[in-house]
Amino acid sequence: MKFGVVVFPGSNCDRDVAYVLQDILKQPTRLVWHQETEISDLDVIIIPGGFSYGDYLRCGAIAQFSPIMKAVQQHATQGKLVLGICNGFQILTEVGLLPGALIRNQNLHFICDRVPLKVENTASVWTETYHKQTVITLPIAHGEGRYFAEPDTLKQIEDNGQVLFRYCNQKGEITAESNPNGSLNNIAGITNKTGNVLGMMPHPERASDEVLGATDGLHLFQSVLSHKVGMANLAH
Ligand SMILES: NC(=O)CC[C@H](N)C(=O)O
Repeated sequence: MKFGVVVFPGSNCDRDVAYVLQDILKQPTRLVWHQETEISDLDVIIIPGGFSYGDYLRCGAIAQFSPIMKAVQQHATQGKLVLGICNGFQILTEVGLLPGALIRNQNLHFICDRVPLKVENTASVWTETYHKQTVITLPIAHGEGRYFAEPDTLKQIEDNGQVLFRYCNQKGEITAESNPNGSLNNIAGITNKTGNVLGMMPHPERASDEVLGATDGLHLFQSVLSHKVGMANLAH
């Protein structure tokens, strides 16, 4: 399985993601400059975290117009896998590959922390090596991570099981106190309707190496690798 990690001016987690894929998981991986348009050699596209275009206007608002994003949209339309982490999630909502939007954190501060998350749905290519309803811990680092969607959209996302990760407390309870940024329904990560596109604010690549004392993020990449065949029909 070949991975591509998109690099925009201002991306800062691209090499972290590539390190996990290449050095830890031993997968063929290449960095994809945002002006590239030919990505047909790739199976999985990852849009990493960072501050693309300095977060000017709104996080992800400018990156959505980079040439690579048309190719990413085509890749997703073919049912192939796309993962957006943090700034990548913001960009995927800007281009409309994922529903809703990420707005300023409720407390108006940039939040850098390690937070508990509940894995809500394991019937997904992204989460199938996690135990259902398990509580994991991943780092977050964002200023605009508050998930918002119109009531109808929110209902659809919930009814379809598109919420894969939710902010919770250590006991796995979904509470207002365990919601770091004011996201609706404590949403931390969602897929599109067909399940092949995932966006999440927490950073799995920052919790994928024993050296860092945390490996809860590694299962996400391992889940994808367990799906080497059947790429055309990934939705469950
Ligand atoms: N770590 C990130 O990708 C941060 C995303 C974005 N720059 C924000 O602050 O919300």
